[in-house]
Amino acid sequence: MKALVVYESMFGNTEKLARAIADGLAETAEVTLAEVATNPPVTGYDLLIVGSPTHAFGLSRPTTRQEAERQGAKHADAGLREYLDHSPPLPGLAAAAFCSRMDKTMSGSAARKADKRLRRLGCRVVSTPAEFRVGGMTGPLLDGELDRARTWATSLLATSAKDRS
Ligand SMILES: Cc1cc2nc3c(=O)[nH]c(=O)nc-3n(C[C@H](O)[C@H](O)[C@H](O)COP(=O)(O)O)c2cc1C
Repeated sequence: MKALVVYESMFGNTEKLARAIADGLAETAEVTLAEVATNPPVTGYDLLIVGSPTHAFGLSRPTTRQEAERQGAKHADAGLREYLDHSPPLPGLAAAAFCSRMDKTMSGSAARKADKRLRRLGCRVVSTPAEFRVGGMTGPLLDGELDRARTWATSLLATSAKDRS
């Protein structure tokens, strides 16, 4: 099983989650971890995992990335929204989305938005969108969230293997 984990991260929280997810997947899969800015091709993978921060209740946009930059983040020309919008169709590819977001009700979820895009591309979504919590606008991740991300990744392997048999 070959898995690709593509992440967007401006303050590093989603990157940490992506690394934990890649660690979990690496128990049984051959994993490639790639920042979305490198525009990684999806060809040749059995499982695609995408993750990003929640910005303005959904996936980041140029305006929200500029706002993040004003708050001290590094510059980012594009995010997961643009990556998925420019993707060729991916019929039948096993896939799942995760995001980081604040620990508040009504905070929105980038993972739910990415999940919709994966479905539109024809992916076979193997998990409900996974949301991991941070303490504020720039983080940090709450205690236990990295462990939860690793566990989520191993559960994905079980689901996609079951679906394939
Ligand atoms: C411009 C901006 C908008 C945000 N909007 C939301 C939001 O609507 N809902 C939410 O839960 N968190 C929001 N956040 C918090 C981020 O989702 C959170 O800090 C995330 O973990 C950042 O991920 P990163 O470190 O990978 O960039 C926002 C943060 C920024 C900088």
